[in-house]
Amino acid sequence: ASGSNERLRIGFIGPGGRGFGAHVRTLCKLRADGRKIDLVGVAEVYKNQRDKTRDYIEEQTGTAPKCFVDYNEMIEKANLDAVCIGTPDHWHHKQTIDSLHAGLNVYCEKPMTKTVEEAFNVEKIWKETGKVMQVGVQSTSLPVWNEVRDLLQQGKLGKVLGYQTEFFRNSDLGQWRYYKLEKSMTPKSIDWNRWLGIEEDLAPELPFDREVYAQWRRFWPFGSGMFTDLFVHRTTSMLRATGLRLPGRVVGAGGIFLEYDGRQVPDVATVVADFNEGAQGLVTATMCNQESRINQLIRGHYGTFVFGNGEGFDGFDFVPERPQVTHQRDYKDERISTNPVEDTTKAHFANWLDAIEAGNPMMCNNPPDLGAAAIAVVILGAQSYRNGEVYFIDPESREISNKDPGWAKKWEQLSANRSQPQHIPGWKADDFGSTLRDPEYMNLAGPWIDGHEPS
Ligand SMILES: NC(=O)C1=CN([C@@H]2O[C@H](COP(=O)(O)OP(=O)(O)OC[C@H]3O[C@@H](n4cnc5c(N)ncnc54)[C@H](OP(=O)(O)O)[C@@H]3O)[C@@H](O)[C@H]2O)C=CC1
Ligand SMILES: O=C1CO[C@H](CO)[C@@H](O)[C@@H]1O
Repeated sequence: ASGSNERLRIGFIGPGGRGFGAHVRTLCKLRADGRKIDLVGVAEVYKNQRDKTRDYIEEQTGTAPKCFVDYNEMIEKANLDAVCIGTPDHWHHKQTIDSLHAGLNVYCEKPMTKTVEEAFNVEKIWKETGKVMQVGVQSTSLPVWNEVRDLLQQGKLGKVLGYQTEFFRNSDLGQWRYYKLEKSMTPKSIDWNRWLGIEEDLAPELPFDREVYAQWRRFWPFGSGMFTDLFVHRTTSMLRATGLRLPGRVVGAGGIFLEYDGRQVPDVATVVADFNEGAQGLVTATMCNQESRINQLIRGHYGTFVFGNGEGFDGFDFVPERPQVTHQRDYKDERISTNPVEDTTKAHFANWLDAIEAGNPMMCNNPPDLGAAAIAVVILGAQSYRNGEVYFIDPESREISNKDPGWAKKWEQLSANRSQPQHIPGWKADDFGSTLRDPEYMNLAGPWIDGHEPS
């Protein structure tokens, strides 16, 4: 139906917590608002959830969708234009590429994939198929990030040095243990091998366990804890705001310092990503303390944008550096207002539908190239923590290595050559906020040769 007056036929893969609560409900709302969409297929392995979704869609739209257990059968038989994927993380890559290859537009929950290699593959197949794909980091549909990127590119902060962001939580149960185990969850009611993806080689064979099933975010084969569950939200927004994409060097840190509840993923973690443009991204958090979060911010040589926490922005602060540094008389503290968005998930779905209607994959606020860059930051951070390695990405070949003895030398060479700083993509401000003053006494610098001072 893309680009025509026909109605868009949408199917749902795994409408569980998020898939039902956000994907199905939001698209029902958008349909009620008059969007030309029909909710025609449901592929869900859990019968209760499948029936619940079918009944809800029928009640809201007057037409029951066709139901399937196997999503490939839905793709084959339901005559779809698009799918929404809401399964746990380890299924995202396979279901996304199966859908793209079938010529469908895709909305896939965050994190886009489970590994960096999978992320690069999704990006490649998305480009090859030309389909519209949105990754479900809904905060990327806040207009504030476009406004920030414009200001950054115009040089408001001078040379951009980096961002910092966070995702703090605290719980007396232990993180993600609030997903309840229920008696009704049994190997009879749940097709465990399909959930694991044994045939598709997506996870190791494990005995059925309600804890793993309901709280999969705590275990490495299915998620990567806060790295992928939470860091991916804020990291994607920061990449969108700055225009930065793949990092050059990533290191992760952390450990399990309190929540000895059988979890495998850390309860305190940090990722530091250095970008080839000469900027550093920091994302840090703990799952055991939340009342003293750090602010999200973007720093430049002439000032900082401070965003506070969360996503409910009605504005952000500009904090200038000292006039002794900036020499800008009109630089003063400023509140820059922005339009808050009431329902970011709805805005994100509407953006996806707009892009499909326009037949323009680049209209999505979180397309797979941005999705892959965010995955590279958070997953390489998780891998670095787990493997005790540091990761480097070659910007041309995209090969990943755990050693680059030339990394520091590259920066040292730029300095030795008195090079111009590099900038974020789209930079329009020449050398504003990007140069150093040379005081008079620097004339005295330089090596003394044969006892003679430099001329
Ligand atoms: N953007 C956001 O703010 C949020 C995003 N999410 C993301 O959404 C995703 C889902 O999380 P959540 O809703 O909590 O998970 P749930 O476990 O609640 O839901 C996953 C659903 O997928 C079904 N499923 C699993 N495998 C398949 C398959 N092969 N084919 C069809 N259906 C399948 C499950 O069925 P069964 O019950 O039988 O396993 C279940 O109903 C995650 O990637 C998570 O990161 C989650 C919350 C918020
Ligand atoms: O934003 C979110 C709310 O919390 C969930 C559980 O940790 C996440 O999966 C989700 O992305």
